[in-house]
Amino acid sequence: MSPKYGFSIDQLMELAGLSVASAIRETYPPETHPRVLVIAGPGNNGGDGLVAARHLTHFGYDVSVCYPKRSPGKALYEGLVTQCETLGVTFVSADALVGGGAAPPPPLRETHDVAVDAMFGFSFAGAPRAPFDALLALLHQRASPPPIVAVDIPSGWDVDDGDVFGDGMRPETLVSLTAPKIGATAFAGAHHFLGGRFVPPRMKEEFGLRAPEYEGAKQCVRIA
Ligand SMILES: NC(=O)C1=CN([C@@H]2O[C@H](COP(=O)(O)OP(=O)(O)OC[C@H]3O[C@@H](n4cnc5c(N)ncnc54)[C@H](O)[C@@H]3O)[C@@H](O)[C@H]2O)[C@H](O)CC1
Ligand SMILES: [K+]
Repeated sequence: MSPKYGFSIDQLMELAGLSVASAIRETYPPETHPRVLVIAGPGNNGGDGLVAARHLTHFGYDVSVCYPKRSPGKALYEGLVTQCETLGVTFVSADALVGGGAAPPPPLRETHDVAVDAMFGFSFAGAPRAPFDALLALLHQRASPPPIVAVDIPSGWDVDDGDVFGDGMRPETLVSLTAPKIGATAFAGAHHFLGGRFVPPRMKEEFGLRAPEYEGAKQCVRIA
């Protein structure tokens, strides 16, 4: 977001990931949905997912992370990985999920109760490249995945034009960050939250944002 308002990317990512974890805590309590898989992409959407993984662990979930394309030398991401590892978050390979070995892995819904799609956000472009093509297929409705929580915009959707391939995944929950993206108007899942609670009134005016008010200390607000 604009440096004019004084926020660093680390701060915004922390608030984004916290709001995702809060929306999951509201919608899928750990008593009924204890096992969460976070699939993290190579950019900031993936960073939001790593932050959410840390908070979800503090909230009492058993969290696994698949983070197949890391950014070596980027202190922000290396720190997030170390924080998760220190908390005991399990890191799994893409092969372990999609089946790269002799025996095919069990269906995702048998091993996880919620899947967090933190692969791509507003900078996604073109057809998904490996290994994300296979990971997206794992979350496709034809694979009968567990409930999916998409971060900012369902991965594989265009930020403005939505599910342009017409064959994307169908998340049950979407957590839009700062403001819903135009492409998200096609979202038809059961739960739509707004998160990333940081926007000062002056920024709302500047960008014409008409965000609903957050209640009390909540980090997410239901918008549908
Ligand atoms: N409050 C906020 O609004 C905040 C939002 N945040 C999150 O940041 C993402 C946008 O992050 P950005 O790093 O710009 O991009 P992405 O994560 O969407 O992805 C870039 C990453 O993906 C690779 N890539 C692009 N297209 C493809 C493809 N077809 N196949 C494979 N790989 C692809 C590209 O090379 C990059 O590596 C936003 O949506 C929010 O989730 C911030 O956390 C701050 C707060
Ligand atoms: K996403």
